[in-house]
Amino acid sequence: MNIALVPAAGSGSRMASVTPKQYLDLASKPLIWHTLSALAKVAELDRIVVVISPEDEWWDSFDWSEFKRLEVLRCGGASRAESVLNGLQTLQAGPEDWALVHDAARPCLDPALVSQMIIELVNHPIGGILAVPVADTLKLAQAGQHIAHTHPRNGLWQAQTPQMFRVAQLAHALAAGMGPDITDEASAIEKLGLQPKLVMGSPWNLKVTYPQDLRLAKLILAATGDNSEI
Ligand SMILES: Nc1ccn([C@@H]2O[C@H](COP(=O)(O)OP(=O)(O)OP(=O)(O)O)[C@@H](O)[C@H]2O)c(=O)n1
Ligand SMILES: C[C@](O)(CO)[C@H](O)COP(=O)(O)O
Repeated sequence: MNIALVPAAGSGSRMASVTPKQYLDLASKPLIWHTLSALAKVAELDRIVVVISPEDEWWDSFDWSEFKRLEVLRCGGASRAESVLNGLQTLQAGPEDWALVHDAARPCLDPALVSQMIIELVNHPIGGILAVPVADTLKLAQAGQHIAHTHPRNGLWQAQTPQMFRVAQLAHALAAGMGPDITDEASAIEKLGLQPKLVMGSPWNLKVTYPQDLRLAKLILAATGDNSEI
């Protein structure tokens, strides 16, 4: 079974908005609507499980009935990793089911990339992540936002989501390795000494983190012919 697990319990502090960014208006829908709409187009997904904060006061104000495979768990935690672990421990999945963890904050996901990812990884011994090779030159900043040095970029990729791992192994990895260094599922799996696969993603699969990202996401949705009202 393939289960999309959508961590959506963040507060969006870098967005500088009272409303958590997953509920901010994007092309006339709440941002997370676009994320769920993309996942709903992936026929290979059996379940779509959203993890929201127990204190979430926005979710119930929307009608999600159009999403037939959708489930919501009010078990978000203090960190993204905790929200994902709580979701894995609550969703009552089989240990060998695949969990595809996808940020609610990535609304421009191309469903075809997820289908391709499942094809590439369904028989893989570990699992893997969508990612894109680093294209820019990288600088390490020092005091006063001056360049300390140029960081070699050969072989560097930027991790995206979904990140696809077996439910039991991912829950074990997160429970064993939780900490500030665990900012994605793959980093917990790597701590077990395993090497997840990099699956080519898209620069359009951006994470809406800062206010300017919202405008870029709207442009991408318009360019990709998303079926929301623009
Ligand atoms: N305790 C948390 C923190 C984050 N997330 C989710 O993880 C995804 C990626 O996290 P991020 O972009 O950092 O979202 P926020 O934590 O909300 O943003 P910020 O770090 O700016 O506060 C988001 O969909 C967010 O809702 C979560 O489920 N639980
Ligand atoms: C999981 C992730 O989107 C991969 O790039 C990223 O690590 C999330 O980081 P955030 O600080 O929780 O947004």
